[in-house]
Amino acid sequence: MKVGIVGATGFGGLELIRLLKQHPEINELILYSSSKKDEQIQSVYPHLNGLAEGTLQAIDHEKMPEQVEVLFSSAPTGVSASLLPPLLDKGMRIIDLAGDYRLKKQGEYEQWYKKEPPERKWVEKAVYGMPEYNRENIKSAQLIANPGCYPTAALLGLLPLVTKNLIDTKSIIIDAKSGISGAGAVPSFTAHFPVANDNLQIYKVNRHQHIPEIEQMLHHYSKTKDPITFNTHLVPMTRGIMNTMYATVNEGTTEREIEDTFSEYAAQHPFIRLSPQGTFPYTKQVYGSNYCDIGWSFDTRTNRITTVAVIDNLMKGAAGQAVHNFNLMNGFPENAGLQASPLFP
Ligand SMILES: NC(=O)C1=CN([C@@H]2O[C@H](COP(=O)(O)OP(=O)(O)OC[C@H]3O[C@@H](n4cnc5c(N)ncnc54)[C@H](OP(=O)(O)O)[C@@H]3O)[C@@H](O)[C@H]2O)C=CC1
Ligand SMILES: CC(=O)N[C@@H](CCC(=O)OP(=O)(O)O)C(=O)O
Repeated sequence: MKVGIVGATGFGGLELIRLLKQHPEINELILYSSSKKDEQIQSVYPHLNGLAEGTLQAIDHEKMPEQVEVLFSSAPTGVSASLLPPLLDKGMRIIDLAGDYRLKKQGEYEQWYKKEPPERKWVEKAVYGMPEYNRENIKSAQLIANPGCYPTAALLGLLPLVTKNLIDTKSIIIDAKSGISGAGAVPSFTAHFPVANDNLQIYKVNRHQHIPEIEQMLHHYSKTKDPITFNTHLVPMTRGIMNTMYATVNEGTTEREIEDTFSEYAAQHPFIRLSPQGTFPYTKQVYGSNYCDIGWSFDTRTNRITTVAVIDNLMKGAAGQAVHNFNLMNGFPENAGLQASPLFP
């Protein structure tokens, strides 16, 4: 299969190159760049020497539908709204890693992202690409809105409890922490080494753009409209997200029910792993892999559950989940190209 990547020189794009170069069903990978046309990818990134050599091509709406069958778009949020519709109108199948097509409710994208919204037609057609919760719709999708990194860890840790009505959605608090690669390849002041190193920073307090994305899925499965508290911290590490999540357990819910719920969930999904009871995952145990590892504890003293979910933001939080979606869209084995073990230590 012939596949292309837009935003190939960004962090998400590089992770896609790493995965797609060793994907058994891909025989041609075309890399598009808005800023480095005609440069060699291995000259820009020497770690790709001998592994993924090739000339970066200009984004060309006429040529692309002829060159590739499926396109991964890993451009910054706000770009896809204008970049993708001409390609979609020509029938291209696209997996978009950005936030443009994730929010369904009219007005929400403008409110949280402060950007011009994408064309309504494609927002409605876009399928939220979270395989654990949307497998069947993903299989027939033309446009995948790949989930955000924080929402991935939050939803994978909370939805098993929410779908079984084991927790009170009004009580949910998500304390999220991310490594700096989550901020992309171009450092801002806060993500710049002298500021980020040896430091712990909370940011976008109560106004993070992933709040409506998390609520959209929680509301869909809980049939409630409760808002959540969600806050994010920048941690001086390269990769990884840890979401520590708190919620009040509904009356009558037993520890045994919670345990069975998580065990069944992990058994059903190839990239969900449950930590042995009483133990909690750390980010390094999923480093470079597509796993989401989950641990939990029910505090009978406060009647609250603490759930911890860890992912690699560039893998399960971005490129890995995108490749999982690609596999589902094409009828390939779900784990094709995603079998590498986490890198440890
Ligand atoms: N980093 C992460 O952990 C996650 C990122 N995401 C999302 O994935 C997308 C990519 O993120 P990330 O790789 O971190 O970001 P980067 O900033 O590292 O990379 C984005 C790339 O997009 C390309 N680009 C920039 N402007 C334009 C434009 N106007 N038109 C076309 N391409 C453009 C650039 O590559 P070039 O100059 O070669 O075109 C750039 O390197 C974003 O939408 C982000 O929100 C989602 C989940 C997690
Ligand atoms: C560490 C860090 O800065 N992370 C970014 C993740 C952004 C992202 O992936 O943005 P969209 O999914 O909204 O496109 C942030 O918190 O904004």
